[in-house]
Formats: sequence, structure tokens, C-alpha cells
Amino acid sequence: MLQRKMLRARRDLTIIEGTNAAILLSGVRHSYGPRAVLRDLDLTVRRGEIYALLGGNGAGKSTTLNALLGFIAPSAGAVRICGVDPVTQPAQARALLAYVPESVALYDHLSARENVDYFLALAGAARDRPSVIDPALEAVGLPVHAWDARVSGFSKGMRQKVAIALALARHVPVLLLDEPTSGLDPQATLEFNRLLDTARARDVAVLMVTHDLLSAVDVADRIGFLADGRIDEERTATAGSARFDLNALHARYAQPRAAA
Ligand SMILES: Nc1ncnc2c1ncn2[C@@H]1O[C@H](COP(=O)(O)OP(=O)(O)OP(=O)(O)O)[C@@H](O)[C@H]1O
Repeated sequence: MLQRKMLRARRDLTIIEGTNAAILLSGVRHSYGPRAVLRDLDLTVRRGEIYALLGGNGAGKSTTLNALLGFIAPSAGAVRICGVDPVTQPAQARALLAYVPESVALYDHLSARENVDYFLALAGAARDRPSVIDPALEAVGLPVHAWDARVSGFSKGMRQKVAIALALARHVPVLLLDEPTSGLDPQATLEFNRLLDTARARDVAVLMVTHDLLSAVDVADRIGFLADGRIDEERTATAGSARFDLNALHARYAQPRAAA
């Protein structure tokens, strides 16, 4: 038993040392009571890469995000954000990532500019308006007339732009997204995907948990299906306009689940 644990620890170390992944999960296991949710999950995302993680309800996608955020400590395996363990070094890991939940929480009585300024101050990051805040708001395409408007009147898409602007202003290498396009109309979804292109161009590693296959096909470099606690299948985008075979992916995604 001890030998198995040592072998596993050595394998984890080898994987960590031999990778340039900004996001790494290696041999990760996690159970809630008797229910094993992650079983030897291996997943890596490099800087400048967008990875879409798909999976049926209850497959363990949020649990995966929670492991990366350091909210849960896996019973086995390694989790790293740019080499930092989010459980044992939470402050260092948090400084390296931005997390955008399905519903972006902002201060409704503050403007877009003020929200970015406030959260930059909380993060201890540089917050000069002309050189940091305004260029970030411009990069995400938030209309200039909205910069000083209270965010209470913002749509979901606009709130996401503020959240991504904050991530860009912080220059974090890792962006974690939970169901970013749920509830967005097709136009807002396309706009959001182009925001992710901006993040990729700035060398950010993006992990996007989603049920939105069309969005994943449009923007992701790799798509992974989480099933039975591990990546069951992974596809990589090909060059050219048909980046993925949408019909094949849909057939894969919609296939009946094995009984638990
Ligand atoms: N805190 C918890 N305590 C006990 N069980 C949990 C807890 N959180 C999640 N689970 C269970 O773990 C499994 C995986 O949940 P998780 O939320 O990670 O799945 P998901 O893939 O994000 O699902 P969805 O697509 O529905 O959001 C589910 O069976 C869920 O009921």
C-alpha cells in the first residue's frame, strides 16, 4: 500500500516536472462520502490554450473546478496552477487565477470602472485608470458609454465583460469559467467567445466548463468529455474552418449514460 502511494507520488512529480501546463490535474481522486466523483482524472491546459470541459449533469465538472480553486482537497493525485498547489498554497494560487462563475458577482451600486478598480485593489494589483483599467475595458469591448454606468443595469454578457476585463487587468495566466454562455443569446455567445480569443492571444490558459457544444466548437482548442470521473474522450481542433466534427461530438455528448 505504502509502495503504491510512493509510486503514485513519484509519477505525479514526474508529470508536474515534465509539463509546461498552467492548469494540471494528475491522477486526481475525490469522493463525497461513499460516492467517488473523480477517479484518476488527468487534465492539462497550456498557456494560450482554451479547453472546454463537457460532461453530463453530475459528471464532476464543478468538483474539478473546486479542486483547482482549492475548495476541496483530493484524496489522491496532484493539482497545480502554474506549479502551485491550491490547497497548500491558496494565496499564491489565487494570485495566479481568475474565476468567473455562472453568475458574475459585482457591486451593483458601483460602475464598471469602479468595480474593476475595487477588485484590483483587493487583489493588491496595479490599478492606474489610463494604463490598466481603461485598456482592459476597451479590450473586452465594453462600450465606452457604459464604463461609468452602474452595473445594476448590465446584462449577463456585460457583467462577464467586466469580469474578463478584471482578469486581463490582473494579467493572470489562468482563467476558470463555469458555464459562461448559459443564458446568453447566440450573438452574446459569439461576443463572449471572441473575448476568450483575446485571453488566448494574451497567453492565458482557459478552462471552460460548459454544456454549450456550439460555443466549445467555436472557440476551444481542445474539448474533453468527463465521464466516470475521468476524461473519457478528448478531441483537438484541426486547422481550417471546420475545427471540430460537430455531428460526431453531438452524437458523443448525447449518447445514453451507463448506469451508475
Ligand atoms: N458537497 C457535496 N456533497 C455531496 N455530494 C456532492 C457535493 N457536491 C457535488 N456532489 C455530487 O457529486 C457529483 C458531481 O457533482 P458536480 O457538481 O461536480 O457535477 P457537474 O458535472 O458540475 O454537474 P452539473 O452539470 O449538473 O452542474 C454529483 O452526484 C453531486 O450530487
